Amino acid sequence: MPDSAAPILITGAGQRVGLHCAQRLIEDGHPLIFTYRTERPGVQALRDLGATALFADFSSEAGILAFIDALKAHTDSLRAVVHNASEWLAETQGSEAQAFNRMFNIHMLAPYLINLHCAELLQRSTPADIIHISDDVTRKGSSKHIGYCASKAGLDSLTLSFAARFAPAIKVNGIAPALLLFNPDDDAAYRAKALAKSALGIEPGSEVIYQSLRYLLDNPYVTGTTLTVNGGRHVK
Ligand SMILES: NC(=O)C1=CN([C@@H]2O[C@H](COP(=O)(O)OP(=O)(O)OC[C@H]3O[C@@H](n4cnc5c(N)ncnc54)[C@H](OP(=O)(O)O)[C@@H]3O)[C@@H](O)[C@H]2O)C=CC1
Ligand SMILES: Nc1nc2c(c(=O)[nH]1)N=C([C@H](O)[C@@H](O)CO)CN2
Repeated sequence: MPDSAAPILITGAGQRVGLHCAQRLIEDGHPLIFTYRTERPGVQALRDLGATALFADFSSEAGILAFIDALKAHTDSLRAVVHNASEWLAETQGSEAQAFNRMFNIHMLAPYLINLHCAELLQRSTPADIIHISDDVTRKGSSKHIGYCASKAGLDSLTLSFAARFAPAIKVNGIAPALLLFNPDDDAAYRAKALAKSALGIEPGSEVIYQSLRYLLDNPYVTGTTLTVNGGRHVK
């Protein structure tokens, strides 16, 4: 049982990786606050486990600031903030700028404003952590997800800057996964191609991100670091 009763906030926890990590953190005894944008079975499942569900749409500054106000109405302290919410958008002719702005807001502006406005809540907890979920693709860029990759690279930069700004009270780290979970519409050819990109060649699932979160939450001597969780893509 953690010694801090302060809740952990995880964004975008209605499905997939965020939902799994939220469930595992609750199993560990952490009080949990999570954001959702779409009502899903996973949202209700977390409510049923006693978690606090807060609506948030991070695609605009107004939506981010509205969430911050809602969060502060629910808690005056935080053990950790996990920035997991994300949109993986490819370039689509005619809507490139809209997609870019959306991903900039979700992957950079939301973590930036939430970290700045909620630092005082984290400083009431010892230890305290901020964890940014990035993407291994920032290592070399992406020809098919240019805006997505750029926004995640900006998130990697926020990890370094906030680690310097908030030390020693708050540790700030990142996790950079490659393939974790396929999406339902990924066909066999895409899946085979994606699996072949890593040395280990597996679809690992969400537990590898929970294991990475647990390491960062429990280790008192790690900050300003982004953990690579990519099956050895960089050695393939
Ligand atoms: N899945 C993978 O293989 C990989 C994932 N990652 C990263 O890991 C993390 C988890 O991945 P995964 O579980 O697949 O993520 P998802 O694609 O399932 O997105 C997670 C959640 O983000 C929320 N979200 C999207 N747009 C917004 C918005 N405008 N405002 C608020 N919330 C929003 C969605 O909420 P809702 O459903 O409520 O609308 C969604 O449930 C992400 O940061 C992702 O970039 C990195 C590499 C590989
Ligand atoms: N928000 C999301 N980001 C990413 C996803 C996803 O489903 N949602 N998926 C990937 C891919 O798995 C990629 O890593 C391998 O093709 C990347 N980011």
